[in-house]
Amino acid sequence: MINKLTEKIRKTHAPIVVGLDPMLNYIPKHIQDAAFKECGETLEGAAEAVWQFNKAIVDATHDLIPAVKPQIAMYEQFGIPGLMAFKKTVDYCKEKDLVVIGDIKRGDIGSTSAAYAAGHIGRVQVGSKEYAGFDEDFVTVNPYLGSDGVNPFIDVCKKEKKGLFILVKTSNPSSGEFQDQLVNGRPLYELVGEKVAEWGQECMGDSYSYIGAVVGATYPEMGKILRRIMPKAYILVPGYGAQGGQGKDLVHFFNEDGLGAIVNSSRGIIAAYKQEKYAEIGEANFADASRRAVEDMIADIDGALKAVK
Ligand SMILES: O=c1ccn([C@@H]2O[C@H](COP(=O)(O)O)[C@@H](O)[C@H]2O)c(=O)[nH]1
Repeated sequence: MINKLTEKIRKTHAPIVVGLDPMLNYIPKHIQDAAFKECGETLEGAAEAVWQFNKAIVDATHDLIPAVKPQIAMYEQFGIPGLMAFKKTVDYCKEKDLVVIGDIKRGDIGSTSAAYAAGHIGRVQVGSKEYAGFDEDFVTVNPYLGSDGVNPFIDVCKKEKKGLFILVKTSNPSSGEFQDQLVNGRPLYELVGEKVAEWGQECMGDSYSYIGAVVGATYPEMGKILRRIMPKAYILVPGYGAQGGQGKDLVHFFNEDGLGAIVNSSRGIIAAYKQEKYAEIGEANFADASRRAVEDMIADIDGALKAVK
C-alpha cells in the first residue's frame, strides 16, 4: 500500500490528505434536513447526513488527491449507525481508488492490539471463514504502550500489505507535556522516532517503509529533526489549516526527492464553505468550496517546496 500511496502522490502532485471529520455543525442545513426527514432526528439521521456529506466531498475532490483520512471519533459519537457510515465512507473512497488512512489511534496490550489490527487492517476468523471488518489501507497507532502494543499491527501489515502511521510528535498545544520530556538528555519524541525507523527497516516498500509516523505541522523544527531520524518513514502531517500550519512550515518534513510527507487538512477542507475566502461559493455548493480549498492547499505546499529548491 505504501507503493500505491507514493505512486498516487507522484501522479496527482498533491502530497495531501483530505480529513473526513464530519461534525454535524459542519454539515449544511439542507443535507441535515433531508437526512432527518428520511430517518428522523436520530443517530441514524445523523449518520445519513454524515454519509451524504462525505460522498459529496469525495465526489468533488477525488481526482485531485491521493488519500483521505476519516477520523473514527466523528463517526463513533453516533454509535452503531455512525460506525456504519464510517465503513460506507471507507468502501466508497476505495471504490474511487483513494488510499484510506483510518485515524483510529489505537494501541493496547498485545492481545488487544491484535484484535484492533484484525478489525481495521486485517481479517477476523469466523469458523472456517475470514472477514475484513473495516478494511482501511493504513491506520494510526499510539505507541506509548511499547513494542508489544505495536507489533501486532506490524504483523498484520506484513501479511496484508497495509501500513501504519505511528504517533511520534502530535500537533496539539500540550503535546510537549509528555512527548518533549527528556530521557537521558533526549526528548521522548526523538526516541519514539528512532523506534519507528527501526520498526520500519524490515517493512520496506520500493522506496519508503510502510511503517510511517505522525508529526504535527505545528512543530516544524521538530519535524526537521525527525525527518533526519526517520529518512525512510512517510510522515503524516496533521495541523495544517485550522490548527495554524502553513505550506512554509512544511518544507523540512519532505525529503529531497520531494516525497516522504503527506499533509492532512480536515476542517480547512470539509468546512471550507464557512470560510470568508470561499463565502461567495455558498453553503449550497459546499463541495465546490472544498475543491477550491484542496486546489489552494496543493498550490500553497507546492509553492513552498519550489521556493526552497
Ligand atoms: O497529532 C495529531 C494527530 C492527529 N490529528 C487529527 O488530524 C485531524 C486534524 O483536523 P483539522 O481539522 O485539520 O485540524 C483530526 O482528525 C485530528 O484528530 C491531529 O490533529 N494531530
